Amino acid sequence: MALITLNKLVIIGVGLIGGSFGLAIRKAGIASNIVGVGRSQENMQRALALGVIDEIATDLTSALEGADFILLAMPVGQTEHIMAQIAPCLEHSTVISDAGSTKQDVVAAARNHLGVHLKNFVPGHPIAGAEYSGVLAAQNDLYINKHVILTPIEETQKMAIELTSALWLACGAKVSHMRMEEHDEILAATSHLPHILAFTLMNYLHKNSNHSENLLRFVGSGFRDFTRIASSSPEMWRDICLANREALIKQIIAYQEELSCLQSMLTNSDGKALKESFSQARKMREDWLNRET
Ligand SMILES: NC(=O)c1ccc[n+]([C@@H]2O[C@H](COP(=O)([O-])OP(=O)(O)OC[C@H]3O[C@@H](n4cnc5c(N)ncnc54)[C@H](O)[C@@H]3O)[C@@H](O)[C@H]2O)c1
Ligand SMILES: O=C(O)C(=O)C[C@]1(C(=O)O)C=C[C@@H](O)C=C1
Repeated sequence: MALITLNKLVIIGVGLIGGSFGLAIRKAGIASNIVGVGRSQENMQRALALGVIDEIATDLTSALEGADFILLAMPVGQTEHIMAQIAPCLEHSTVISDAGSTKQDVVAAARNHLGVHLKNFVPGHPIAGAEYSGVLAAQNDLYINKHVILTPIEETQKMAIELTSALWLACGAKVSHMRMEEHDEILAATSHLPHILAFTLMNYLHKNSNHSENLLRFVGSGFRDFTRIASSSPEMWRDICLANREALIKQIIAYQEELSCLQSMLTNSDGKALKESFSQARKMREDWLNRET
């Protein structure tokens, strides 16, 4: 028996993240009616056929009428436009949250458009996902044992935070709170930098391979592991990189310095320094894995 119930859940952007949220909430038996708002008719028809949503919204006013909770799960570059569109249709008790990978830009858009509804807005970010996009990739267990970071602002009401937390907990997630500035700085290092390293490795190999047909023919699982995330959505990652560009640029500069250090070790044939560097990296990864289990 679910402890919370929603008469109407509205998901704006019914792809991997929004679709997985819908499926998990449906599995938990919380929502009577799940309405999807989308950009691609084809994707929305699939969402309906897969049972992720009960209805496809025809217009925002009727979609948001009587909504208890709205999840924004489209690429972060759409947030400003969507906030402007939903603001006039919001009811006083509707709680709004998002799943965007960056938080300061999303909060700025909320401040620009939500007015009296700002108190009902709970910025959020599930640290779970995949390199696949669209509702076909949605899974009802995507959030089980995964972290969700909420970055409430001073205006955010306790009631809105409690409802948002309860919904993510019902999806099986672990909820934490963080300042949005800290969120964007940390995620630039642990999520945004690794993605651009994977994208740029593929581009670098493409440009420098002389199109040798053997280049990728004999790659091992190391290459597969390292580059998995280069299969991720270009639109989503363009938006994330632009939204968090200052923090990301800092990370790129620091990473280039680290690469230069390694280059010097090679230039000097400094095996001792190389071994120390790799040992330190391995220890950090092992300590992290041990803490995880
Ligand atoms: N993919 C991940 O691993 C991951 C993880 C955590 C958070 N996020 C964040 O979640 C959000 C969604 O990512 P995703 O992986 O589900 O992407 P996705 O491409 O699978 O889904 C996004 C959906 O939003 C729709 N959309 C785009 N513009 C729209 C608009 N103006 N109005 C309505 N719908 C619109 C698209 O048609 C698509 O169906 C992004 O903000 C992303 O940063 C992604
Ligand atoms: O597992 C993946 O494929 C992901 O990229 C998920 C991932 C990440 O871990 O960096 C990507 C973006 C997010 O905002 C959160 C999670």
